Amino acid sequence: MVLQRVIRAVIMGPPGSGKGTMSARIIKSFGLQHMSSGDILRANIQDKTELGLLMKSCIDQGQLVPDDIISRLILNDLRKIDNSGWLLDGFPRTVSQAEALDNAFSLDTVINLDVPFQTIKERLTSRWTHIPSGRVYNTDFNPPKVPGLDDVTGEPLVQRDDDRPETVTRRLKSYETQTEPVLEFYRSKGVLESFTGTETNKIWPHVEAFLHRKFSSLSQRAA
Ligand SMILES: Nc1nc2c(ncn2[C@@H]2O[C@H](COP(=O)(O)OP(=O)(O)O)[C@@H](O)[C@H]2O)c(=O)[nH]1
Ligand SMILES: Nc1ncnc2c1ncn2[C@@H]1O[C@H](COP(=O)(O)OP(=O)(O)O)[C@@H](O)[C@H]1O
Repeated sequence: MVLQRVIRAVIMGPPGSGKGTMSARIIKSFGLQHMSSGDILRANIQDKTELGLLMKSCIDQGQLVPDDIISRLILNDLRKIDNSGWLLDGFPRTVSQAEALDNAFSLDTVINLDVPFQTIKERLTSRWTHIPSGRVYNTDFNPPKVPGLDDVTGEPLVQRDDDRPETVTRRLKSYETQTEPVLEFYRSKGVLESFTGTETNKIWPHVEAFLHRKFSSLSQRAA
């Protein structure tokens, strides 16, 4: 689909709701650039940057990193790619982050994956991640072609330190207290679109149809 103007979108949902999996489908179908705050932080940890070393214990314990640090990092990176459309995943996670984003960019839509917590807990214990690219696999849902190796690069997959059951519980708690208010923030601005379900394959056609409608209405308005 050829767009007449850039589209700026956010994907939200609890940890493990399928944001990364859904983002891969969205960027393939709609040509947006994907920016994931979790992928950026994990790449910093892997590369042992100053930021990565500072943030590692926070992330491993399932706590959010400080608002000012993550907001500065993401907004700087977004400015570099803002001549094309983007899909932001994992940011904002607090109302303060949402306000910082709102001051810098106006969003076209916020896609919310409303997936029950029980479904999520089972998924995260079988998640395998290719850290350099952010590609995710699941031993049941989308296993890699060769067990333990990334399909594209053949490099090893790892289980994230923060996917341990007790850390997942802490992350879900922080989602409830700190991130759910962000949904309210976007609902009141009229940009929130929620999709409820327990399977990515069943939710995807609804997200795809919604984005087709959104893209064509924005293109018509821009023409
Ligand atoms: N069983 C199952 N696993 C899924 C489904 N959708 C995604 N997953 C897996 O669940 C885990 C979490 O998904 P991910 O996209 O990383 O979620 P995120 O944390 O919201 O970005 C990954 O291991 C995915 O492969 C689904 O519909 N069913
Ligand atoms: N916007 C953010 N604000 C604060 N911490 C963040 C943010 N994005 C990522 N993090 C940190 O990185 C961890 C992993 O994030 P992410 O990969 O988005 O998780 P998930 O894929 O499970 O939703 C979070 O638990 C948190 O510690």
